[in-house]
Amino acid sequence: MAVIEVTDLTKRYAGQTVLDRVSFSVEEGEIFGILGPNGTGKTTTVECVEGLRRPDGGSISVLGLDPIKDGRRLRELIGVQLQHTQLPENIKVWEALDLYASFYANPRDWRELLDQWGLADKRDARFGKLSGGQKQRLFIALALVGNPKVAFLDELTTGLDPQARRATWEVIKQVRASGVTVVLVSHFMDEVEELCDRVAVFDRGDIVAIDTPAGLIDGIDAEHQMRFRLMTGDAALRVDAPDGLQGDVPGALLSDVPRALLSGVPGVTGVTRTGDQVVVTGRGDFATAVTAVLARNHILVADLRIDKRTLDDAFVALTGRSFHL
Ligand SMILES: Nc1ncnc2c1ncn2[C@@H]1O[C@H](COP(=O)(O)OP(=O)(O)OP(=O)(O)O)[C@@H](O)[C@H]1O
Repeated sequence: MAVIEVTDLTKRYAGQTVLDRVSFSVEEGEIFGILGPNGTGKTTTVECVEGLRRPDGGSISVLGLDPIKDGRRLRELIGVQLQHTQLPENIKVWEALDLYASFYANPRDWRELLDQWGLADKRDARFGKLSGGQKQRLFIALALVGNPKVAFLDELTTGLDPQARRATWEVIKQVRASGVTVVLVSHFMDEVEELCDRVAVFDRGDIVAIDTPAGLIDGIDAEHQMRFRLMTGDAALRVDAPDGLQGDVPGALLSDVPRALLSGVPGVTGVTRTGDQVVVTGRGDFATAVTAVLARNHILVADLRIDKRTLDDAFVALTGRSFHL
């Protein structure tokens, strides 16, 4: 069941169109990623969905409500972590949670959130004295204290160190497991790959693709490479002749066997060999087929590496430009 339906959302600032008929839906219980470089309209989209900005065109439904007309009712049901939230420097962590909880009819026990987000020992600390990572975790806890059905998290792990980012990801997975639908705005590819069930890729005020992270990556038709080293010596001596070759395999031919064999594997577009190093270039999932052919022919290899395609590559393939420009 879709909890968010956005159809032809259009938004202009001072006559400039920043969202041009954007449409997508978010299913109940999923982590839905909104991914794109800076300035492509992610925050504008999410803030229209939250009812914080008024669209110039299109329609939005969140949990069956119109974010503008039914704003009050909707705010009871959603939790929002804004990109630039601020709190008074002197407010204590527990006071902030208690205050936010008082805005909701059916809040969570904020003591549980303190534990879940590793803030229990900061309960009495003042906001101004928290580290960047602790502030970030407090903002997420504040977004969840109202027991929301949908949580919007904008730049979830900005400013966190690698360990804190991983810890945050684990808690977000728990949040999903508890049945909360999560909309995650991010420009971190690794975060989106790790967390999101589906991703909308934004570019210049438009969605260029919506799919699972794996689906986006599999959709790339770009060439990539696998590399390995042929094992030499006794370990590589084969008892069986390779496919299509009978009897003894002469030494010279043996050295060309991988190239001859692999060139015909579906998806392979090139095989180069320098000494015992082999580089196979191809499209799609050719690496699985290559590995199978090597195994079937008892060709022993070491140091096998497959250049992993990433969401970065998918973005370049979709838009023709680099994500980080
Ligand atoms: N209130 C505003 N008034 C005028 N222009 C705005 C306003 N808010 C955003 N913009 C412009 O609209 C475009 C989209 O901005 P938005 O913040 O939605 O992008 P974003 O993808 O969330 O970027 P970031 O990743 O940097 O947060 C940008 O060109 C931005 O400068």
